[in-house]
Amino acid sequence: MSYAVKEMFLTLQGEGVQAGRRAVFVRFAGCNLWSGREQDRASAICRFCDTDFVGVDGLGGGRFADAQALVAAVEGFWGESRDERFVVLTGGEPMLQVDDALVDGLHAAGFFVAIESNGTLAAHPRLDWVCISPKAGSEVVQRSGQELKLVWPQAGIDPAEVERWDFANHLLQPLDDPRAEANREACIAMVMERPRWRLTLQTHKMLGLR
Ligand SMILES: C[S@@+](CC[C@H](N)C(=O)[O-])C[C@H]1O[C@@H](n2cnc3c(N)ncnc32)[C@H](O)[C@@H]1O
Ligand SMILES: Nc1nc2[nH]cc(C(=O)O)c2c(=O)[nH]1
Ligand code: SF4
Ligand SMILES: [Mg+2]
Repeated sequence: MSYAVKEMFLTLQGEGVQAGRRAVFVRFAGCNLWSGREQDRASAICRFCDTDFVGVDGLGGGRFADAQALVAAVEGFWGESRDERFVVLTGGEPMLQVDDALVDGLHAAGFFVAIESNGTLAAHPRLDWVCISPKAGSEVVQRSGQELKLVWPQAGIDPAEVERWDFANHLLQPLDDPRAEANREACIAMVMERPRWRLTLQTHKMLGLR
């Protein structure tokens, strides 16, 4: 299969339990919860997206003919070191494109493979780290994994319900919008009320990293 990738870059994972870790990010083009066009945002299922995932024109992006080509590009961004090789598959919605050949190829190259997904498609079974971020109005089928990352506040999602899913870590990520400060306060209040949850911040945005 070929892959449509918006952009690829070496950075630190900015969010969640793996925050601070050196990582190659592969941002796949396209999402099933929003077209990515501003004129469609108000009618989309997911309306708060902070990311441009349309097309393959970003830095490091392109169409990759097969898994071998994409893995080679990821290795190119990582460099020579064999230590703690870490790749994050995101998007857009990566599970629209991630397949056996890609996951197995990344493993063969020595990578620990993480995904950031909206959970509406089953996560690939051989991923090493599954982070699911549920969106109100969508049907989450992937209800297990290493990390449940709830963007908060988010009308239409009941934390008490998603807490029953089978995740090792429960994280609240403040919604980045014009009310960011109030959103951070709402997350802190939720952690105080429900100790199972922890606060995570989008540290790459504070640090000026990609
Ligand atoms: C751009 S999404 C791509 C992966 C996948 N489509 C998803 O939604 O999980 C990456 C992460 O950013 C989060 N995110 C998107 N927009 C955000 C915003 N405005 N504020 C905070 N987090 C946001 C998502 O919930 C997800 O955890
Ligand atoms: N540094 C950095 N960390 C991230 N964690 C999740 C991201 C994403 O957009 O999926 C992201 C991102 O875009 N950049
Ligand atoms: S599901 Fe993820 S990529 Fe798709 S619009 Fe929402 S936040 Fe953006
Ligand atoms: Mg992001």
